[in-house]
Amino acid sequence: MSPGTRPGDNREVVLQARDVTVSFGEKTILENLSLDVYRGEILGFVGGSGTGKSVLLRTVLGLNKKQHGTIKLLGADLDEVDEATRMTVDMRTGVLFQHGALFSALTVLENIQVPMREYLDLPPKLMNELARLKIDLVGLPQDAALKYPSELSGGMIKRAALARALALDPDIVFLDEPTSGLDPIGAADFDDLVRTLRDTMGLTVYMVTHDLDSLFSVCDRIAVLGKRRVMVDGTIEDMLRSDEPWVKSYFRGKRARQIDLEARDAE
Ligand SMILES: Nc1ncnc2c1ncn2[C@@H]1O[C@H](COP(=O)(O)OP(=O)(O)OP(=O)(O)O)[C@@H](O)[C@H]1O
Repeated sequence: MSPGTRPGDNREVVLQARDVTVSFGEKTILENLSLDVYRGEILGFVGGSGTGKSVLLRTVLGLNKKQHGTIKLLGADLDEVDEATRMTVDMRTGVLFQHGALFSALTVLENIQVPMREYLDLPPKLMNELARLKIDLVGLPQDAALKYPSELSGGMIKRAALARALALDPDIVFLDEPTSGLDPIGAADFDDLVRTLRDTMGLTVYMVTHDLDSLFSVCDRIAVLGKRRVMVDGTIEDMLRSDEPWVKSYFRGKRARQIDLEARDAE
């Protein structure tokens, strides 16, 4: 789907959240939040600092408890399913966490093989071949395979972590601020990679980001978290038209205008 296209009603929903409430003690972070993510789209998930983007991500992945509501990931309600179904859903879900992206004591090749060892029983030679295919897929040179994370640049670490997230050919990947810490060129390259993977693999991408460039250039749809729920969702054009004060200042503020001008200059 090209950026700016609004998903039709007949598209498959791969992640459905309904009326989700998450509290820690007295503090309610998410309240009756609902969200749909469609197969094959790149969804950008934004919101002010501390609004609960990571909490939602962790709740979707079953790492946080919710007090109310339902979440279906790839058709399965993880609160209801048996262990075997849960494992299948886990295998079809890739995650790139913002911090602690790679195991520092393992090489890139070994890092990519972690999910393979956890879920599959494959001969070492085949695992090496598969991991090397993932290294190609994310645009890393093959000589990165035997390097340790400390020997890689920030951009290479992100790519290696993405290769690990893709190790089992998932249907959906969750990326938590994937371009943070990258220079603008590295970030744009990473965005291009994400788009290529979506186009070639039909991957669904849920990307938590503060990166306006990514939101303008690669996301098909954007969901904005605020007031403990998804306040607004739609295309970048919808964001630019929105009168919601936070959305307005985020997408039509000084930095956003700069990006818009640069994009027009490039045309
Ligand atoms: N396990 C926890 N126990 C108590 N409070 C928590 C827990 N996890 C998150 N919170 C609180 O939930 C709120 C939302 O945090 P979260 O990390 O989801 O924000 P965020 O939108 O991802 O922010 P940022 O953009 O800065 O990363 C914060 O006030 C945080 O302190």
